Amino acid sequence: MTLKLGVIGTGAIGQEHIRRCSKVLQGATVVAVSDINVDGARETLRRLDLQAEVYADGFEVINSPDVDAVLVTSWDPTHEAFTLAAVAAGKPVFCEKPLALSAEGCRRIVDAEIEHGKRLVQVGFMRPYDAGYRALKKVIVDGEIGEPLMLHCAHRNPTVPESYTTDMAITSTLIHELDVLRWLTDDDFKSVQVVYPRVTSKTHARLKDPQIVLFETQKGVRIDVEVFVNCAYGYDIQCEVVGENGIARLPEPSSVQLRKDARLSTSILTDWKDRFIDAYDVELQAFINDVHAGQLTGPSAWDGFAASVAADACLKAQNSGIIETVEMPPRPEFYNR
Ligand SMILES: NC(=O)C1=CN([C@@H]2O[C@H](COP(=O)(O)OP(=O)(O)OC[C@H]3O[C@@H](n4cnc5c(N)ncnc54)[C@H](O)[C@@H]3O)[C@@H](O)[C@H]2O)C=CC1
Ligand SMILES: O=C1[C@@H](O)[C@H](O)[C@@H](O)[C@H](O)[C@H]1O
Repeated sequence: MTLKLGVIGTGAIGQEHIRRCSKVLQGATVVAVSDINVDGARETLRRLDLQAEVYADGFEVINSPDVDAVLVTSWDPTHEAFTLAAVAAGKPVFCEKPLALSAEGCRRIVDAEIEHGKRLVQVGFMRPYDAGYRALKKVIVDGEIGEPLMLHCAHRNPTVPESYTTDMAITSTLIHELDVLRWLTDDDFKSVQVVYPRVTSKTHARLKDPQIVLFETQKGVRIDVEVFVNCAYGYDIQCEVVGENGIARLPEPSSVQLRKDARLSTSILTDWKDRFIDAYDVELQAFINDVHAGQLTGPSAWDGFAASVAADACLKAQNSGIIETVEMPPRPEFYNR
């Protein structure tokens, strides 16, 4: 049976997910879409040559009897309400990151899901589905570099719009590291400090860029993450794990080596859509398969909550300049199954 999807938010990633669910992946079809920009939603369907119902209100998508499962790809502040509504309707929901704007908001989703009695929520953390991150994790789990001691990471975007502010470096960008680093190291954050290097001339008044986020984990591992969202040269994700016996690095995306004009070069991607294109395919195929199988297994509402607990501490650290504690409550039994 084909899973009938409703998609809320037909912007950049909404269009990508509609395309992949309709034209690349197996077992699903998009039957309804919604965007506050209704014309934009219609234009997306036209461009992709798809037929689906268009709604001005995302809650109508969730409550439509034609929709089996929901993808939330609208702006960050809308995620919590749409995800809670999907849980209340008893429908599986794939919600893009962040699950909510605060740990408190994520907790409301966790509580609603536990109350429902069965997992319904998957968060759009795609990096655990990326082949490079999976290979890096295998090296760690196989003990090839011994116990991890330090991690050096970078999250660089070429540029961001004027609407992107200092806090979004945490809630919208670093949030990927806040999830993937827990998954990669099987550890939790204990404390965090944010320091600001000299500001790039390419930023604007409401965005301090770059930022360096320094963590200590429960196991005593030290992690530094450079978040630099106006780096100008490309979309570049770096992760180096320093272990007792060696060092492991996240592989670079494959690219042809060019020998030309007395130079040896490889290109660097500039767009997150291309950098993680395969990972998005794998994560959404897993969501579709899991909904068919009746049991979600991907990044959970608890993972969304854990990332937001760390994000809240980072936001505090952005303003205080001092080391802030990350207070992570124990994982409920519900998420151990
Ligand atoms: N997993 C990942 O790597 C990525 C995740 N994202 C996340 O996906 C979400 C969307 O990001 P983008 O597509 O880049 O933004 P965007 O601005 O291109 O698209 C967002 C769309 O949501 C619509 N929207 C806003 N409020 C709405 C509402 N109440 N109901 C229906 N539609 C509404 C907007 O009109 C817009 O068309 C964000 O939460 C972002 O954090 C974005 C890019 C990559
Ligand atoms: O989620 C994403 C964007 O919203 C965010 O703004 C970028 O920094 C991330 O790299 C991208 O994956």
